[in-house]
Amino acid sequence: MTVPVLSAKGVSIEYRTTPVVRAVRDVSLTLHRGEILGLAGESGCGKTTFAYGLTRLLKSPAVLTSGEVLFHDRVGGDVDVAALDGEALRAFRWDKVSMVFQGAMNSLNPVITVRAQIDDVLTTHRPGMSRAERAGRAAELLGLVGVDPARLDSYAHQLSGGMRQRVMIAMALALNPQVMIMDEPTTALDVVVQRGILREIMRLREQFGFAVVFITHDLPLLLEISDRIAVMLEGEIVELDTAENIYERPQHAYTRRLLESFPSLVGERGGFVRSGAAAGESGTGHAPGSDADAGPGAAPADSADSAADTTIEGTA
Ligand SMILES: Nc1ncnc2c1ncn2[C@@H]1O[C@H](COP(=O)(O)OP(=O)(O)OP(=O)(O)O)[C@@H](O)[C@H]1O
Repeated sequence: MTVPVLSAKGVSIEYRTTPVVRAVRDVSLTLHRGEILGLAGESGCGKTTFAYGLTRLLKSPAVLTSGEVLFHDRVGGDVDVAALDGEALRAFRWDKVSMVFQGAMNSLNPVITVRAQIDDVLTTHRPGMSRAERAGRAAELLGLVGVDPARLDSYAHQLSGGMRQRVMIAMALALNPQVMIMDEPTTALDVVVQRGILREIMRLREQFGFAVVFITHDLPLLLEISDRIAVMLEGEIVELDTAENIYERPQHAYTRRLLESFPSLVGERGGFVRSGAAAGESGTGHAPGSDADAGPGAAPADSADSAADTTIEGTA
C-alpha cells in the first residue's frame, strides 16, 4: 500500500535571467509515506531547484511558472504549499518537511552551543515544552544520530565534519517531520563517515517512518539506499522506477548512459542494488552491499573527516 505524502504536479521553474533558464520543466512526481526517493542527474539538471520548489525556498530570479505542490498531511488533509505564508510556511518547513542541504552559508551557528541551537528550534515550535523536556529531547536527538550527548555543550568548531552533519540531521528530526529533503547531505564527507550517516538515516527512517527525497549525482549510492529513483535530465524527469528496475532494466538512453558512467556498476561489484523484497514501505532498508560495513553508529563520530559544507535551511 503506497500512501502519498508530497506530490508535485506539472511543476515548472524558471530563472528570469538573460537568457531565461528553464531549470525545471513540467515535473510531476509523488513521494510516498516512508519511502526513500532518489533524485539523480548530472550537475545543472535542476535537482536543487526542484527541491527548493518543493519547499518554497525559491528566491528571485527563480519563479515557479506553473504547477502545484501538495503536502498530504497525516492529520488535517492536503496543504497547497504555494498558498502557505508567514507562520504557516515556517511551521510547515520544520514541522512537516525538513531539509538538509549542502552549502556553507547557513551551517551551524558558530557562536552558540549545539544545545542552544536545538533548544531554539524546540522553544519556537514547541512552546509548551518545559526546559527539562527540551533538555531531554536535545540529548535524545543527539543519541539518535550517534553523537554523544556530552557534545551538546560543544560549539560547531569543536566538532568534526561528520559530527556537525549528524547534529544537523538531529535538528532536522527534532519535530518529527513527515518528509526530509536531503540535497547532497554527505558529499563533503569521507566515505566511511558518509556510510555511517547514511545507515543512520535509513535506520531512523525505519524507526520514524518519514519519507526522504535524497538528491545526489552519485547514482551507485542511490541504487543502494533508494526505494525508487527519478532520473532528471535538463529539467525533466525522464525515468522514474524502483531502484531495481533502474539498475536491471533502464528504459531511457540517458539512464543507461548514467549507469555506464560508473564502471563499478557494470563490474563484478554491480550486484548491490536493493532487491524488490527489501524495497518499499516496509523494506528493511538494508543494502546487501553494505555488509562490509559495521552496524549503526559504526562511523567514528570523532574521526578526522573532512569539513562538511552542509546545512539545514531556514531558521527556527
Ligand atoms: N541563481 C540562478 N540564476 C540563474 N540560473 C541558475 C541559478 N541557479 C541555478 N541556475 C541554473 O539552473 C539550472 C539548474 O541548476 P540546479 O542547481 O538546480 O541543478 P542541480 O542539478 O542541482 O546541479 P548540482 O548537482 O550542480 O547542484 C542550471 O542550468 C543552473 O545553471
